[in-house]
Amino acid sequence: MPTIVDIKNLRKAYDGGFEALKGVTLEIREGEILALLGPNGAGKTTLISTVCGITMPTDGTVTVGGHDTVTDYRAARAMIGLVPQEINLEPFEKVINTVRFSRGLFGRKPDDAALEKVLRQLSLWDKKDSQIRALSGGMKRRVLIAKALAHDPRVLFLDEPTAGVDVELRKDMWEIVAGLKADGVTIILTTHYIEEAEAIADRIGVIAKGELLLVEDKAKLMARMGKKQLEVQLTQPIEAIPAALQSDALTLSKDGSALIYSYDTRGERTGITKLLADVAAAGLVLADLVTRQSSLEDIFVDLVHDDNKSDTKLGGEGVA
Ligand SMILES: Nc1ncnc2c1ncn2[C@@H]1O[C@H](COP(=O)(O)OP(=O)(O)OP(=O)(O)O)[C@@H](O)[C@H]1O
Repeated sequence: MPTIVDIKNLRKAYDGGFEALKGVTLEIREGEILALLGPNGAGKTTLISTVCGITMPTDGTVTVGGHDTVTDYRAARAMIGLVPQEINLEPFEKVINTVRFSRGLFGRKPDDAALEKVLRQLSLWDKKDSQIRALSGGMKRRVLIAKALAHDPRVLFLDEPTAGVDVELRKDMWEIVAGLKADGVTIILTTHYIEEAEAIADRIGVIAKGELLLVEDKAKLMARMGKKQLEVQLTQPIEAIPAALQSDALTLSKDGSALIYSYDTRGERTGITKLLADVAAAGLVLADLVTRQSSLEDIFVDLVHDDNKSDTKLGGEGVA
């Protein structure tokens, strides 16, 4: 897929000298859903605001569809829709008018058919004549998306689209995002919710302290970083791991009723056959075997934790 947003060595120091972005390089591919994960204050909003031309970069460049966001900002900005974190709508305005106004802001010709398409896509068509104040929180969020889509952008940024919404609304939002992707819109979303990235993203970027620690295909990331655990449940609890079984990969559960074996799914040998033979040879009797794959959450916690500890950068495709 061709690159649609090209971010090169982007730096942002706020007044007072605080560096919120420390040289971020990232190529966003046309048609993908990229989730940017990061703890509070990591620089996600700063990154989005800088790409969208709301915040001026201190150094580095961003192009959108080949247009520089500083020197050719009008053309770059016309390709971008931004759904901000906070709901900031005019309460007495009608839905259709607020969306129409957004389109006008970009100098696009009035086109009620285009607005109808957007409102229908977001299940807002039957609310088009409602005042914003009469809408539920979920609908207001959808109005924000409709406004961001009113000028037919190719790239949509969603800053924390589901912060504070319930599970059902979150799933609605995921469906909307999937529908937009099917329409060919490139989507970049920031989120604190790891399950959100796991559910909808094609690629995942992890940001911490103004640096992009990695960006990688979700499936590859999970395969590369994911470890598996085998829980060997015993018929009789034990107090300690027998000497013959001692290994770094093996721990005893707190209640002594299970041995927990960590192994790498990419390794040629997992060591499971030998482990089970050794367990039997040590006179332990198996009650059951359970395997568990580490989730994206485990991977994320490991990454951000490692970064805090040692400032190590992690390998992966397209690392800044
Ligand atoms: N206008 C500003 N002036 C000074 N510092 C700022 C400004 N905006 C953001 N910052 C600082 O830059 C850092 C990154 O903030 P940013 O909002 O980009 O993070 P974030 O990853 O979006 O966080 P969150 O998930 O909490 O929204 C934070 O330390 C923040 O305090």
